[in-house]
Amino acid sequence: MLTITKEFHFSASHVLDRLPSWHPCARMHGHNYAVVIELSGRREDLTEAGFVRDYRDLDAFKQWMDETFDHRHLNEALGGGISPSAENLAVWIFDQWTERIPELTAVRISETPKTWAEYRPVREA
Ligand SMILES: Nc1nc2c(c(=O)[nH]1)N=C([C@H](O)[C@H](O)COP(=O)(O)OP(=O)(O)OP(=O)(O)O)CN2
Ligand SMILES: [Zn+2]
Repeated sequence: MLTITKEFHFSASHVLDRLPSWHPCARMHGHNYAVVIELSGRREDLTEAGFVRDYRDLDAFKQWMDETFDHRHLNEALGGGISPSAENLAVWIFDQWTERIPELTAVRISETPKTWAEYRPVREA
């Protein structure tokens, strides 16, 4: 298996309102988020150019990220009462893009330089 990744960035606010009130993250605050998407393919399925998928094909993902998340409040952007944790954000982004990018195998989210959450669903054989 071959994997490729591309990293994207946005800035947004959130409130983790399911946390107890003493928790700092229950207050409104913001992060400079990093999002890494991972695409996978078999060596025999590489394109003529030797790509799992052209990185340039991910321009639409960048545009969607900018429109959906950049300088927005994530509690509103996710909607549906979903708590905007890094884990839920990774799952939400994966679910939005798995049909448009069939090679998508994982989404990773960083809120701070020290933290990462990854969603990598188990593929059926
Ligand atoms: N499992 C998770 N834990 C936490 C999440 C999360 O999404 N998933 N989110 C937060 C906060 O939103 C935020 O990321 C704060 O994280 P924290 O590591 O506490 O950030 P600090 O910069 O304050 O950490 P220092 O240790 O002081 O550097 C909290 N937890
Ligand atoms: Zn936070």
